[in-house]
Amino acid sequence: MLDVTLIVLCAGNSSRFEHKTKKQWIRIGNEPLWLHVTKRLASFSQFNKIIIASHETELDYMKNFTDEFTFVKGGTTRQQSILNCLKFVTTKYVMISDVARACIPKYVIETLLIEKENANCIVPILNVTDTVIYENDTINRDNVKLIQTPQLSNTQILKSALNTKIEFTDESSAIKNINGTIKYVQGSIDSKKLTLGDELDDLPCLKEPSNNFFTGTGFDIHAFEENKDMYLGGIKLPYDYGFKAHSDGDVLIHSVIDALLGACGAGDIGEFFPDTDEKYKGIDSKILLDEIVTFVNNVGYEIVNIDLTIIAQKPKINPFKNDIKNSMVKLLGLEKQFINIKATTAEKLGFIGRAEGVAVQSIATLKYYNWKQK
Ligand SMILES: Nc1ccn([C@@H]2O[C@H](COP(=O)(O)OP(=O)(O)OP(=O)(O)O)[C@@H](O)[C@H]2O)c(=O)n1
Ligand SMILES: C[C@](O)(CO)[C@H](O)COP(=O)(O)O
Repeated sequence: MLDVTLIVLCAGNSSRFEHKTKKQWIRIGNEPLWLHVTKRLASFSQFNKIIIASHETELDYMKNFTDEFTFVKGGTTRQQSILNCLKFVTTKYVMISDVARACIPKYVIETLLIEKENANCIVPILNVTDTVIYENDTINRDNVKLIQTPQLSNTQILKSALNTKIEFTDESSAIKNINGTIKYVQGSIDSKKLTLGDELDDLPCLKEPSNNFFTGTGFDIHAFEENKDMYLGGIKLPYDYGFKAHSDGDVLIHSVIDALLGACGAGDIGEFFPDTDEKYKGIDSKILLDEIVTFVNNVGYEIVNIDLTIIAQKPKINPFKNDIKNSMVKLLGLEKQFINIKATTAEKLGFIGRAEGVAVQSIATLKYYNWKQK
């Protein structure tokens, strides 16, 4: 086993990526990019430990994919994510890579490892073959190098180097700042960083997502409460009774949220919005659904369709079905034909039949966002 920990930085916002899905979550076959990249790097050597920096909203979800790695909450900057991960590093050396560099060849990793004792930070670089202009003047391009990742650093020296308020864009700049030693080694054009959406075509090692479909079911039930506004599917119905709940009680939206979370394997509504949290007291469920739709898209999925059944002895649903559908069209960003709403009574049986409350059952279908076709 090597005295080296591998950190893969996957906690970014992908704000320059401009796709519906964050870059760390695009699917390669059935694997999210972060898992694909990490497994690929892991296969090149026997790292002592592998740490993944995850975005705080995705950390729990990432843990559903594997128990093999240590997941650490990232920070607001790349450097802060590194600092968070370094707390869990016990080895003498640490190799830090960006999920954004998806196709790093094995020889780069091997070279870094061979060189690990020869400087405080080993850095892959590329020479520049184009003419370079700096502030209108052509400069000697032999003096210009492109810095890549992964970089392999002495852990203690890196910790000292990052113990500063200065924000560095890579580890070698931080180590250089404290007069540490740097060794440059040959990088690779295949280690290109994925920053903008149209750069996906420059990464031929990535195959397109699978065509699989994913289904999830949702079920929610709420009792009636007198003198409360009634919300169903994001619209206010004209009754003087509503639903008893910590939130606004929109039983339909809650059911759809669970179906969406079910389809992408992300647990249930309570894990995202605990009913013990005062923040969600009386909250408009449209806000919760919006957050979940963003999450579903961020982590690699598109919604295909939703089908739901409202089980209610009262109120009458049919007069409002079209309004509810139009509201869900807006909230889900789906065409109307892909949302179906059914309503049924409980034939006066049980608590719903006694008109004590309403239940909604739903099913959602998702597919992977196909980044190859956009
Ligand atoms: N707070 C942050 C910011 C970035 N990163 C990671 O650092 C690497 C380099 O960042 P970049 O390519 O810029 O990714 P993003 O920050 O996600 O992109 P953008 O700047 O466009 O939002 C990526 O692997 C990214 O996931 C991170 O772990 N934590
Ligand atoms: C670390 C890096 O990949 C080295 O080239 C680069 O500095 C990251 O920059 P970004 O703006 O965080 O993508």
